[in-house]
Amino acid sequence: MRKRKIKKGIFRLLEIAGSRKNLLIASGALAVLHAILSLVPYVLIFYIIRELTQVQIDFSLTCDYIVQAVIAAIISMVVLYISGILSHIAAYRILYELRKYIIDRVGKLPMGYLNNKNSGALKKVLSDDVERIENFIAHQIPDFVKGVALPLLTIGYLFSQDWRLAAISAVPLVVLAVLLPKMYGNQNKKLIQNYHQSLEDMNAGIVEYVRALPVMKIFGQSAENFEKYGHTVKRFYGFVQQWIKSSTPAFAVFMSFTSNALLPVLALGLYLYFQNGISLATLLLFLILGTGYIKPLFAINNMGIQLSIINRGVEQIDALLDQDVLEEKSERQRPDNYEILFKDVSFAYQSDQLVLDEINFSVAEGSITALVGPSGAGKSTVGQLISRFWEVNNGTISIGGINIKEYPTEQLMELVSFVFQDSFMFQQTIYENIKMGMDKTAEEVENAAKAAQIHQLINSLPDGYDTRFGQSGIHLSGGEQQRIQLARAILKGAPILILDEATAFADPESEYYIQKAFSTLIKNKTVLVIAHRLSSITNADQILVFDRGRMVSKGKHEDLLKNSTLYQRMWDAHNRAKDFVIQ
Ligand SMILES: Nc1ncnc2c1ncn2[C@@H]1O[C@H](COP(=O)(O)OP(=O)(O)OP(=O)(O)O)[C@@H](O)[C@H]1O
Repeated sequence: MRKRKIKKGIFRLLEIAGSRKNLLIASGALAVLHAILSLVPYVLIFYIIRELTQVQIDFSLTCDYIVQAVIAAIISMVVLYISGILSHIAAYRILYELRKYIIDRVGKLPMGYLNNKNSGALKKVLSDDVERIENFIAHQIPDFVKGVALPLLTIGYLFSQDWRLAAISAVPLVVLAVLLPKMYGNQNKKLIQNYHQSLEDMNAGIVEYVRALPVMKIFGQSAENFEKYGHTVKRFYGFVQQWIKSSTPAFAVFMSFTSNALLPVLALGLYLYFQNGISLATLLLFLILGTGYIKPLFAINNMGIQLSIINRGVEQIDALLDQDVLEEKSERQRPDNYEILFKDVSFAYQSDQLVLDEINFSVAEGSITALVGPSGAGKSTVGQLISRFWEVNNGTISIGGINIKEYPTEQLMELVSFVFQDSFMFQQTIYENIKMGMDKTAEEVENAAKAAQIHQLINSLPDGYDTRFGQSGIHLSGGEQQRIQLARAILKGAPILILDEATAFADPESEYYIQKAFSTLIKNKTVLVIAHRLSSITNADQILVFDRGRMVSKGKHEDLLKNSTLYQRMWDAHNRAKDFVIQ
């Protein structure tokens, strides 16, 4: 991992915000101005009352105060509105740039990174975490600035009127300053982190539970039996209890001080008033402002919770941004041929567990090589490494004598076509699903579909090639989807072809068509087939036998039957499976 250690939480957020910081600062400054202006009418009311309690009342001055109070209230509202607009503009611009930045970086990650687990995490970062940041920037930051500025300004002003009453009015502010670190400080940090982690685990557990429902019903299982989900709910409940237990006493103290703040102000105020220490206007001023500043204080308390959520989101965004990106070469290479060569290749998904150990083989241009071996032997991994889904830990993989790292990704993708175990279909038309944004004509798309033995079926669909696939359109069987994948590969026409169990899910009829399409596809290509059905690869130019990450034998079918006990066992098992009947 790259070392880029960095600011945290809100400071990191401001760093990410970059040039939008100025908008945020302007929004914050306007929030302070709003706080000042919202105090003005109260001060003017104080002047009005003071005037009205004089023996000789100056009515024109009183009217002036009223007009000024109304103007201040209106300007205060306008300033708040502009502050809100600026914070929203800043929030959405930051969101836009953040998403763009993340997607741009993800585009440079090894393709293998985007497996199911990571694409779930990426979805969460791009939608949930980034969305929370919007809420935080657009709403919480101005509220927080106001929540700090208004109480401080109010207390400051009150001190200028009467220090004794001001001191007693400031008690809730002091209490909050003392308690805030207790509620959200270092002591509770770990607890809050655990709370968020368990909330995320519970959400993931719920999604898994809903997905597993059909299987659970078939096996007569109930929600209680779905241990993982139950466990995550209990864990979450445990953390909520722990958090509440540790933060409630401090919160209760804060609440009791704020809810009863009027009493001490009233008691001392009346005492001073009857002692002729203060005027009636001053007493009323303290009764209104001495407790009126308390409500915005809740925004500070709320900010504590929001900050912990934002810290978590920012951490997860950073974890994604910290992934090593592929080193990208820009100069196109000119390979003499399309021979694939693995030289001493070792690879581990997790640092300590080798999935491939010192693999050496070559696939001559225009030949067919099959990879066979028990489940988990590393066959698919070999296929994925050729397209640089992951970086090898040791050794080199080359195409046409040039290390694949030297090819720009775009060129490598032009050289290799991959037919995956699962076909991914977009919710678009069949035409677009075959064309896949390639620079090809409609005629070429149709020819590819013909070669993939799927043209007739497409023509029989309601809108032919314009029929939409997916929720709002038609569905295709697994075998039909594989033929669409083959059509894509034929259309792409890459010189190297990697087929990962291309016929695994096909029905007999589809399989017949797939085999036909396959023979068109592999003509003059350098082919690597990752196969389970040994009968389809007996004619391969060479078969590589893998077992637990090592290449244990290689040769033609007949040679391996004589020399490789593992291959013999697999061949026997394959023949037994062919003859298997349900009795
Ligand atoms: N994305 C991944 N992250 C971590 N480990 C992985 C990942 N993909 C595969 N593995 C592990 O690597 C090993 C080799 O897997 P691979 O899929 O290459 O085997 P395979 O021979 O193709 O198996 P199968 O025939 O069942 O598809 C297995 O132990 C597997 O659990």
